[in-house]
Amino acid sequence: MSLTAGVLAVQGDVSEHVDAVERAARDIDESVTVREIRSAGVVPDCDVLLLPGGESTTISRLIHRDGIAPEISEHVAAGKPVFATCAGLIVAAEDAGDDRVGTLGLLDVTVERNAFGRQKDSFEAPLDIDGLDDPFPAVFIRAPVIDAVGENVDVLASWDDRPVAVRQGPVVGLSFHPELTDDSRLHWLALFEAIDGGE
Ligand SMILES: NC(=O)CC[C@H](N)C(=O)O
Repeated sequence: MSLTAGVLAVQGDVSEHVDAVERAARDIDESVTVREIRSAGVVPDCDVLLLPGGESTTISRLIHRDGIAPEISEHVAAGKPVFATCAGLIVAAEDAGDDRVGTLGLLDVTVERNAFGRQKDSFEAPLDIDGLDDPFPAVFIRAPVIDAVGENVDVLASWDDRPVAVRQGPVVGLSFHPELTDDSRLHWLALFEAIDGGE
């Protein structure tokens, strides 16, 4: 079986995610086609979606303008996996606490943008994540804080007593940037979910 992974590519650290998916596919010896999503019509061909970090105001404006937003919602309604990182998490949230972000409401969480500080406050932390045996090197860059989670949301990891990795059904949201490390385990998980979803 060959999987198709879609990386939302309207803005943000797209190439890093594409590289990370390709590396993960090689690691688990899975045939994966990566599609960059810049317009409507691509999402329906994808088994798993990755929503990268970047600028959530810009990403949300473009996906609503270009008809990609409803396709992402349909993908989730069909039970297919989404991995949303940093700005992607903000866009996927129910409430971003900021009217300039048109959220998708895929994750019943309230986030606060840039709450881990500015660019210069970026940091890397060894994070214990549910489902991983060893800590993950999590890179936080102007990362959002998850302030509140709904009852259907599982917290997979916390840093400083604040949730930084959550799951609701097929949607995983991460405050940090797994694509910026050599550790591919979270991208493996995204691909494994797509494989399971296809069975
Ligand atoms: N690294 C990131 O993706 C930062 C997210 C950004 N601060 C936003 O609010 O969109």
